[in-house]
Amino acid sequence: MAPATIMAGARRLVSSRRRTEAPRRRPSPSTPPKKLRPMSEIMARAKYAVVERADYSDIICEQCGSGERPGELLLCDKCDKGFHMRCLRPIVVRIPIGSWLCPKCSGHRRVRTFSQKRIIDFFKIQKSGDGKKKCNLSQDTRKRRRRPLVLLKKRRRLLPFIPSEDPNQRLKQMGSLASALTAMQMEFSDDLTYSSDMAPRSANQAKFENGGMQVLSREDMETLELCRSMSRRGECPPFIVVFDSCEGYLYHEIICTAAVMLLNCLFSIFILIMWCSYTVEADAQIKDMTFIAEYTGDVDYIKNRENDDCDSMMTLLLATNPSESLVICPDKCGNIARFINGINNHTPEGKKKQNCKCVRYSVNGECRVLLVATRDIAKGERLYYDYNGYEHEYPTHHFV
Ligand SMILES: C[S@@+](CC[C@H](N)C(=O)[O-])C[C@H]1O[C@@H](n2cnc3c(N)ncnc32)[C@H](O)[C@@H]1O
Repeated sequence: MAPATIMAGARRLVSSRRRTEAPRRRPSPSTPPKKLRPMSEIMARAKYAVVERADYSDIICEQCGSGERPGELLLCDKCDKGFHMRCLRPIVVRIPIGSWLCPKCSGHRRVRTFSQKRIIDFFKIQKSGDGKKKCNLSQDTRKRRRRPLVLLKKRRRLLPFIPSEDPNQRLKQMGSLASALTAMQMEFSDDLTYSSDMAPRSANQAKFENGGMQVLSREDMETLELCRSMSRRGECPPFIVVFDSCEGYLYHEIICTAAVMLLNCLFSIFILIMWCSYTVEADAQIKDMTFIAEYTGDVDYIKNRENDDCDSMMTLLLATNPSESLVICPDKCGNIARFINGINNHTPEGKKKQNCKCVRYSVNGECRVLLVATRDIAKGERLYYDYNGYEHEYPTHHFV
């Protein structure tokens, strides 16, 4: 396996200027005043009116109702309400750079349902009719099973995913992805995308990788191509994007606070509608070494993204010359890979959850990031991988 990649967002240093931390004390009157800017200048620049609050000590988390751990409370730059970073969904792992709006002020993600026609349009699905390839797939799988175990163990090959047979189930799977992407205001793309204001395609060269990058074998490349052509025909991988329901912190709070249980439950239903977070579930049994998805999105230089808040950035190329290093940024377009959650790699329970891995390969001289199952995955199991596979910098303490 290749050295695992990391979520490149972790490369950024968390600002020591905890802009959103609720200050506990106001500066004493003896503190010399900082250089003041005229109010007209401040108002011209500020997106929202900045109102000085007399006291922040009463700030509580709007979700769990507690004012504990003020160092973890983010303040909304519009409504000034507080939220624990780990009570938000998705969890906020570091203090956002720039202004931050709570889910209510930023307008919650609307979940849309898609008709069959719209799903076909959304994914630009090509007309089916290439039954030959499908047939090859099952033959190929059978051939593999007949080989002696020792051969299979010697060179572990990438396996193609097996799409669900039932077209309605596939529509459900695609519908769930289309809804999630639409809610994130993203377009679907199963390829790395290059735009003129980011890194050019010529910048993506595996030979720039510090220490070299392993090359995807010809057979694995065929598997990758097979999976891509299946997806293009609407024979999507058997995964479903689901809302991350009450698992984790919020739920524990509800259970523990018996006295306010009813109120909290009503509140949590409201919160779940407002602040749902996505995650990916297997919709069929998945075998170890099965190709799950390629990590796709816009390719950009890491140096352009140092102040970017996108928490889904993925390392693509770690070049000997750092200014040539690249990341994948699935903020405008991407696929299901962007919705797969990470493990909390500080706890044994978190580590046990891992069932897939992110690996970087040279494919025809270009760097590509593939997600592959690392064990058999049961239907209904959620997908998790270690965001810290390579550089050990992505903060996952708060992950549930
Ligand atoms: C690549 S996205 C994964 C999809 C994400 N859940 C969503 O709804 O968009 C990464 C972000 O998801 C959240 N996340 C990922 N794994 C998580 C986990 N195990 N528990 C809680 N939040 C998680 C964190 O906010 C992280 O920065």
